[in-house]
Amino acid sequence: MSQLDMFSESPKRGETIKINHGEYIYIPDFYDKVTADSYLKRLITDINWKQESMNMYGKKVPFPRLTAWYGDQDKPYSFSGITLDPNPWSPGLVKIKSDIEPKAKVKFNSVLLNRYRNGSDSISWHTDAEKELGKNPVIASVNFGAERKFQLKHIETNERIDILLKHGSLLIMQGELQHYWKHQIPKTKKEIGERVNLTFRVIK
Ligand SMILES: O=C(O)CCC(=O)C(=O)O
Ligand SMILES: [Fe+2]
Repeated sequence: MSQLDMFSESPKRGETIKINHGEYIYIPDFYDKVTADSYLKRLITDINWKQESMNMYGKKVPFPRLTAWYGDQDKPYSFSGITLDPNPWSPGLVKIKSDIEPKAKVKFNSVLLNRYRNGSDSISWHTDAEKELGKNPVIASVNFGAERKFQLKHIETNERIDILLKHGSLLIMQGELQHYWKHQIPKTKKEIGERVNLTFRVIK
């Protein structure tokens, strides 16, 4: 190990970080800026973005973000009380999927996209432990656009981990993480631009 690695605060690029019940890998510069800029533009214009809403006490409440679901045609997916039929894979999404699969060591069959238009858009505390993802799912999250704080909170101990998800970064969550940790992207008052997040998943 070099001096630099020994004394640097952040773990080595792409190293598996073991936490209390779970693990993750974070690669801040998975895509260089030019590539990430072009993906951001393309995803904003080409993806079939939808304003979905959830049912809360008989009232329709819009999600504070736009969403889209892409994947293999035989894999519908349910979350927050709605079921989405996937859009067919686009060439850009197939490329990103093939870029990340060697790192995740998994072949993904679907991707959920979230578009946070500004700091008022968010996703609140949840786990991605739906039955159709199987036990200990590997979820690979790719980030383009505005940097946002991704927060993890241990369900039993309330331990907290914050990761600033950068433009062009890749975060892989695996092991028991979805069973013991919730995660969220909180709202922010900062004047920030759009962010697009892709979470690649395996639907069983
Ligand atoms: O936007 C993010 O980084 C997280 C999205 C997320 O947690 C989800 O779609 O389940
Ligand atoms: Fe999630």
